[in-house]
Amino acid sequence: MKQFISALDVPGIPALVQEALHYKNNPLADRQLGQGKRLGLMFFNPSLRTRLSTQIAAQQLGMESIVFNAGQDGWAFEFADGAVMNGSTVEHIKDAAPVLSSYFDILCIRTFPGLVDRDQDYAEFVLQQFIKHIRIPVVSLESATLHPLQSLADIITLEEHKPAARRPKVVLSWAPHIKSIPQCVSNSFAQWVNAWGQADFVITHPEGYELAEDYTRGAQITHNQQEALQDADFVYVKNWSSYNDYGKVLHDGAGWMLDEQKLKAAPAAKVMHCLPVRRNLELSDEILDGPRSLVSQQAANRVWSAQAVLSRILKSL
Ligand SMILES: NCCC[C@H](NC(=O)CCC(=O)O)C(=O)O
Ligand SMILES: NC(=O)OP(=O)(O)O
Repeated sequence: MKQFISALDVPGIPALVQEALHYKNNPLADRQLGQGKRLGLMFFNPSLRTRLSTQIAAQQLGMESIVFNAGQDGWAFEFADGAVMNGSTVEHIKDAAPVLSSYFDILCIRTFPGLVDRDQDYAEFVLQQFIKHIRIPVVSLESATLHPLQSLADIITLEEHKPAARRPKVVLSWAPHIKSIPQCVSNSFAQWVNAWGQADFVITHPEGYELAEDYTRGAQITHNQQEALQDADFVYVKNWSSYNDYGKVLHDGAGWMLDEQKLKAAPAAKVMHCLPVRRNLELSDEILDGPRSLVSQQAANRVWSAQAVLSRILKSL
């Protein structure tokens, strides 16, 4: 594997899930693989899970990792080709990329969308400018449109908790929020569940929150949350802002927070969220603190997701 920015970079998701579960049982099985190799982690946005789980995964593969909070500590990057740099940007990606290529063997990048210019965000302008100018493999730590390390951890979690004898019903359910939130986690979850192909997949959201069809194709989509929840095995709860009315908050969220009353229609349902979660806005204390919640297991699986991906890339260097 030469890069990891989308499910499309993975030839077979079930095999990668098995590699992750192998590392979960044997964390140090490949502790020589990354000897002498160095991982760069560049953050333009905050992180708890992604940063720490990727560093732990690198360490278990014998790699050294260095975190750079580019959004706070670095010179302001210019990404536009041909820019006259007489404003606030100081260092062009064309100049920084060769430097980073000489320091690191793999570069991981977190860069959120601006949620203003849809074409620019969905072209993955920042991530693609890195990829264009860098000479080492790039791993997404969540980009403008996708969050593949999260989605792989989510599929690992589905694999571990799915019913033994039948296809699981997986529901992605929109949740309230006070801010304009990226579509990345939801796009990515939809892309991976569809590519995995081992679930009946339903997406439910208020009108106006349709996600990009490239990711949702294959899912059943309904504005009726209660109907969607019927007999669900997994409910993935997530807020996102509008894709069509780009970046806008269109609905105050009233009536959309998942609670035990709604889950009477799905007595066996497990509840998932990528975290961080706004308690009693996106999801109730009752659910998060109860036996249905898989949120800690998902976050724990971020280590095995990152380890499987880094291992694949190390083997291809
Ligand atoms: N990395 C995981 C989630 C990142 C982002 N959450 C946020 O921005 C939360 C911000 C807040 O709650 O104020 C999202 O949901 O796409
Ligand atoms: N779920 C997730 O990506 O968390 P962080 O933003 O804390 O990395």
